[in-house]
Amino acid sequence: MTTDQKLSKSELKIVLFEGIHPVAVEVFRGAGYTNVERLPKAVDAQTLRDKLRDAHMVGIRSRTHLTDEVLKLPEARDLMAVGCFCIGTNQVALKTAANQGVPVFNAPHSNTRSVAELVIGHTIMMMRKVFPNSMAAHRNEWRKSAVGCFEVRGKSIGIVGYGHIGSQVSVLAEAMGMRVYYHDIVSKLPLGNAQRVDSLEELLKVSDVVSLHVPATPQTEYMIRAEHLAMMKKGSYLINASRGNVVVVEALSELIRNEHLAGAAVDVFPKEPASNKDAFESPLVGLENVILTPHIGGSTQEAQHNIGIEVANKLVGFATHGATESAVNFPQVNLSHSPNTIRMLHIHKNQPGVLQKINDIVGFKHINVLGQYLKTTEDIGYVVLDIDAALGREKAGDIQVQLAEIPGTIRTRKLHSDELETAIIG
Ligand SMILES: NC(=O)C1=CN([C@@H]2O[C@H](COP(=O)(O)OP(=O)(O)OC[C@H]3O[C@@H](n4cnc5c(N)ncnc54)[C@H](O)[C@@H]3O)[C@@H](O)[C@H]2O)C=CC1
Ligand SMILES: O=C(O)CCC(=O)C(=O)O
Repeated sequence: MTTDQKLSKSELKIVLFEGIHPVAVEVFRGAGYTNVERLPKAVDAQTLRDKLRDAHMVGIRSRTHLTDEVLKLPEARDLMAVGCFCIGTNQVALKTAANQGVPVFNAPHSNTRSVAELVIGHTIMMMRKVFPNSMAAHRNEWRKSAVGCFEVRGKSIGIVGYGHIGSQVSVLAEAMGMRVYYHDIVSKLPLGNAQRVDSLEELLKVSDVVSLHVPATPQTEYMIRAEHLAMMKKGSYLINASRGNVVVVEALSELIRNEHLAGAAVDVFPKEPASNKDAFESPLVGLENVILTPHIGGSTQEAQHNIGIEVANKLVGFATHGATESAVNFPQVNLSHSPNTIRMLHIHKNQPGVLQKINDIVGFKHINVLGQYLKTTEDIGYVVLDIDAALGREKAGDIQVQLAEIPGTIRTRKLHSDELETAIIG
């Protein structure tokens, strides 16, 4: 990568895919970033390529896959940061992004209440067979019956993954009179009367409803297989609003067909259609008392509005100040930006000697260093360096060129606090 660009805020190009809430555009514009393109939907591979060309920052949700291959496209050369306007970041090759100097941000809280509410709704709908009975009524059939219908009060719900979503499901479920069990690989404070159980197997055995709220990790991939479903109580229910590949859906389909499970509610699938125009296929289609929703756990106006603000602000913070606080793949730095400073950002491979070489360059008497901060992860290092603006633009430009030449450098940026300009080399 050899680009050398000077950009004003209004030239920095931001492309938002997948119908991200328009409030994000307002946040960017309010901060001076006016070159924003907002696309209403996910796009196909060729359009993604075209849109990435010249984009400095992109916003995506769960449908746009920024894989290793996509991030290494020549079209993605100028990419400086990615905002996932959602919680999950498994759609981005995070390590590749980091190694290219691209921090990835997300919104870890903003849609969690929406998911928790949907799970509670699904629980009642399944236990009262609302969907099959409603569909029958739409076919002019009258199916008044109490057979196989239950109150949730007094039943047990087993929550796998007691994080932001799982713990809110816990509180809401308990408020409806359910007994709450949870299993997490990390020690978590039980809320209300929730009870921690030591193993997944134990949780599956004691729960009337099992609800999955784990992230996509190598450990959670297909963690719920036929043998786990068979361990669940006869007549119990499974909810998956986490990630599609947490459950082997063929096994789930089989356990529902043979009536070991009384129902399921599934919001996420191993293969999800790329757009609303594409057909949806799953072994669960057509099964009685199986609620299928098109990955809408976080799709509420409230969640999307809050996410739009949260992630846009994180991207603005990075573009304007180099702030990487809460980035999911990057050393986290967020330093206040004083007036009359020139801020140098130096992203490099985490190898010995880089800081020494930076200091060899800026350690001269005529350069007044006002602040310096280094943070590293296993793969990369990130230095934020504030220099007195009295040095002048030309000399600062020379320094940036020298910094960019340090072996191991991935990218440098120079931010002027007095003007809305950012210079990028790398
Ligand atoms: N359906 C939808 O639209 C949405 C789905 N999600 C999915 O829900 C997931 C969970 O979201 P949050 O609760 O906000 O995440 P979180 O990070 O707050 O909580 C996840 C919890 O799972 C635990 N965990 C990780 N691996 C585990 C394992 N193998 N066994 C048991 N526990 C394990 C973690 O320790 C953590 O406490 C997200 O990663 C995302 O994939 C999130 C938002 C919307
Ligand atoms: O709203 C979306 O597109 C994805 C929601 C989700 O699954 C997440 O936030 O992880």
